[in-house]
Amino acid sequence: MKIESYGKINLGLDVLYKREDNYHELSTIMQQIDLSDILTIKDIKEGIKLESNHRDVPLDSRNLVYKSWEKIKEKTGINRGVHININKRIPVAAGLAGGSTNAAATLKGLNELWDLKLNEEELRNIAVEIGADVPFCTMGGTALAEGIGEKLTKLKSFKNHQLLLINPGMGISTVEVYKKLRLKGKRTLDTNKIISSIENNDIKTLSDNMINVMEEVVLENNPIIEEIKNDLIKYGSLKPLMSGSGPTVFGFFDDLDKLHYCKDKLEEKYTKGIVVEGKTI
Ligand SMILES: C[C@@](CO)(OP(=O)(O)O)[C@H](O)COP(=O)(O)OP(=O)(O)OC[C@H]1O[C@@H](n2ccc(N)nc2=O)[C@H](O)[C@@H]1O
Ligand SMILES: Nc1ncnc2c1ncn2[C@@H]1O[C@H](COP(=O)(O)OP(=O)(O)O)[C@@H](O)[C@H]1O
Repeated sequence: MKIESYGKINLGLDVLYKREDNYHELSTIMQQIDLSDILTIKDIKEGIKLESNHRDVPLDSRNLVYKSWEKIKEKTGINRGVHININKRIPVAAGLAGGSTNAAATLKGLNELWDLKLNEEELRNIAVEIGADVPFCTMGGTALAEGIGEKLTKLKSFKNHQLLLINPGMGISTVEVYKKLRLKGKRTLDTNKIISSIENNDIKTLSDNMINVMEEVVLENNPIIEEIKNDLIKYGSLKPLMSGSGPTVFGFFDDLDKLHYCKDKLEEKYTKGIVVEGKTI
């Protein structure tokens, strides 16, 4: 069985406060994009064997795919073996939920392969035990995510908007970014404005109002992110934003020719990085 495992961007990310369980309460708009990994899942006699084309992906119990298999065993009592090949195309530790989407795809894949009949709600309840971004990844599309990311409100579809994603070629630890955050004790992101722009299919107003409160602390040690944002604007993007805990930056385009011109320019400059054209799905 082959499954496509799609990444996400945050069309705005606000961190409200630190909770007693040490997680943070969020208000974020999550958007699935067509940049994906391919998972190939096969039955084997017992245990789990992982394989990947990407050297930064752990092939043991640290992999979120491994955690999905363990959780399925624990929740359903089923004990079957599986071989999973993870063909990585989503940059790793990039703020694009690469590991989380692989975990979600594994939950859905095993549910189908083993005919477990878990419904969407049951899948989401298992997903949150694997990671905060995993419930959204099982759902996809466009959603407001609150709580630690697991309280999801589906929004109107925001499909087919063209964007460029620029990753400077290094990874950033989500845990470290949460640790460094300087919380303001009030809302920074106007989520209603983002939601109304989505409803009006208005990428310009959306882009103008996108804020990610994690940018400030990530920028301090990674000035290249500001440079990428400036270059995106210089070559025709609408106002860009860092996704999640970074370092990937994305910008929307109202014209495909402009996007291709910008892509050429940024590919020439960021030779150590990754420049990918994508769209919202
Ligand atoms: C920042 C975001 C925004 O979408 O995305 P990424 O940049 O990772 O893609 C997410 O909140 C990342 O979610 P995810 O990566 O699934 O988090 P988890 O694995 O559950 O948690 C990793 C660690 O991040 C911190 N964490 C995560 C989520 C949250 N709401 N509050 C937190 O404080 C905790 O320290 C936790 O131990
Ligand atoms: N299937 C997976 N794909 C990528 N990274 C994974 C996976 N499973 C575990 N990881 C670990 O998760 C870390 C965060 O990676 P990733 O999920 O791509 O980033 P982010 O949380 O920024 O979206 C990586 O450094 C890697 O060690």
